[in-house]
Amino acid sequence: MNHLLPDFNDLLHTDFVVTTEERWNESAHSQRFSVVIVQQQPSQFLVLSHRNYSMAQKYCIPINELTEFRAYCIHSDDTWTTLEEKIKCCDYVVVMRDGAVIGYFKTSELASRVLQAYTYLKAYYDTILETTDSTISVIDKNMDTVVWTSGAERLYSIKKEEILGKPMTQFFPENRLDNLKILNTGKQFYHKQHQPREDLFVLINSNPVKLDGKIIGAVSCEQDVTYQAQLTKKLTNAKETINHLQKQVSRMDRSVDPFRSIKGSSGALQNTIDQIKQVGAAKAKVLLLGESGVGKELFANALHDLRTLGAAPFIPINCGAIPDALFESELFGYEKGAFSGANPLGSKGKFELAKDGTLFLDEIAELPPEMQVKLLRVLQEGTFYSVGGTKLKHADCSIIAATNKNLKERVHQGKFREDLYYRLNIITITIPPLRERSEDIIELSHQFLYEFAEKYRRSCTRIPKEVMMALIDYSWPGNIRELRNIIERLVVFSRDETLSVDDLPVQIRESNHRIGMTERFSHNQPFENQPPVSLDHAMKECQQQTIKKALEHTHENKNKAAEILGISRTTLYNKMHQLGIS
Ligand SMILES: Nc1ncnc2c1ncn2[C@@H]1O[C@H](COP(=O)(O)OP(=O)(O)OP(=O)(O)O)[C@@H](O)[C@H]1O
Repeated sequence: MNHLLPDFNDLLHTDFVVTTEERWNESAHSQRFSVVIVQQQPSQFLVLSHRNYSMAQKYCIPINELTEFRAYCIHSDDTWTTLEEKIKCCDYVVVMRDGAVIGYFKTSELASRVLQAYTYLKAYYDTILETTDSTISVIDKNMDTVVWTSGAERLYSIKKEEILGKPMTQFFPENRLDNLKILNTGKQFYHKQHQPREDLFVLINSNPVKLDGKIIGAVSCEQDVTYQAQLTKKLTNAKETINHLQKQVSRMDRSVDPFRSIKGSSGALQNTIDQIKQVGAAKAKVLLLGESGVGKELFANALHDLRTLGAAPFIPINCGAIPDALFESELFGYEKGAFSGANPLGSKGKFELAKDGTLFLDEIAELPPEMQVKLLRVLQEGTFYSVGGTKLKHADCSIIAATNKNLKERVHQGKFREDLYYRLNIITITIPPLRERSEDIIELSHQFLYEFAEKYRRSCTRIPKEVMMALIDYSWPGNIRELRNIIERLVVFSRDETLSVDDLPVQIRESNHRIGMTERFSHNQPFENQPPVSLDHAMKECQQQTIKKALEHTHENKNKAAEILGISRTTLYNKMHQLGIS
């Protein structure tokens, strides 16, 4: 029984003798106990009190006429429920231990002891609630508040006298009360994060209170973690500041590679990096061409780092995203009172902000025609006026422009000025699309996996083979930005720290399926038209083709091919030898 309950043993009477019906007469005449317990069945007894016993002895009344003292047995380790059932239906309860009777209760004596037990438990219960110093609240099945600790008073600034006995919904919005949901669903919560107020963060544990399988209330225990939440926020901010400072420091440090954030080791990518390195020293204008998301801004940044020390500004401007009317003031700035609605103190333009650094003109093909004239003038003369200004200013910055459009075609269509085109097109570098350097997919995918696993605090460390095959087989119209987004999605949806092919967008899964059904296991003619071969032969052929394909994709890089195939490098060599792949 419950260890908190007072001991019932002192209610146990031990002045008794136990006998059987057969030996009753013999006992009645020879024994002198105040109580005689006659065992009728293994758990049924007849208890004869002193009075009945003397009468029975004197007048030899048969046992079956003394039924009002029928008693049932309990075992000393029985539960309260058993005890409750037994005391309801008899005046005596016989207590047994290890098969032997050790005494009996008079059920009439139990009531005062149960009352005492209740008082006892209540004293413990009140003290436990107050000692925990936690925010504990309990509602009954009518949603009325039945427990409200001092911790709850402090956290919510609601006094016990105000809330006890009243529906909790009078004090909190219904949709914020988890214990109401518990009354309906019976579902428990553990360490659920909750923000009951703008400035308050708590972790909640909630449980339904059940009796005889029915929910009769709900208990919530809340732990105030506002301080920890604030510390975590400060820590995250500090981490961001450190990252930012680290970037600044490494930019100033000549020994740090400006191309460190450009991942990929394909020949095509390395060629592009080499080209950029060559133009690095000369401050000539550079035009970066390439499809959307191939990394033009990343390369522009790397070129800037190569040319300048960390303190020099890199100012990007997206020529496709600024309304025509604001373009001039954005690029050249404006003076006090230049136009209504502007900053009354005036404002610097991007050319001025980029002083001694780099102005990156992204989406240059989208530059409005009248701005093309103005930009051309600055590039030719190296000077400009701010809007409403009379003082000539110098454009002291490097220019890098970028576009994913065919600029030459735009010139032919009359949408882009030819003279500006030639001004910008002094050094042109084209960044290859991802589909032309599919071997970079492995490295980039792992880099993004590492980044997002850290961001979302997951321990995903590997990309399953079938996911990697699907990524390699896809044609990547959105290039690296698209790949990055997809890895982020896979990490977010990962279960048990494992990326799943099912979380890939359908177009990527389908490309994998398509290739899987045709190229990978393939012959030129459909499978059903091929002559039957032995299973062993078919498996060898399939393995041969799969390995060849992986080698082709990785430009014969055995490490990467083995990774795609999900086998060790040694196994790859052995298989190649067995299958006659040179
Ligand atoms: N080689 C690379 N290594 C790592 N990340 C890369 C690489 N190339 C591009 N990225 C990432 O891909 C995303 C798109 O790159 P970026 O914005 O430089 O492309 P863009 O060509 O300028 O795109 P847009 O044409 O749309 O302006 C960025 O998150 C960038 O960090």
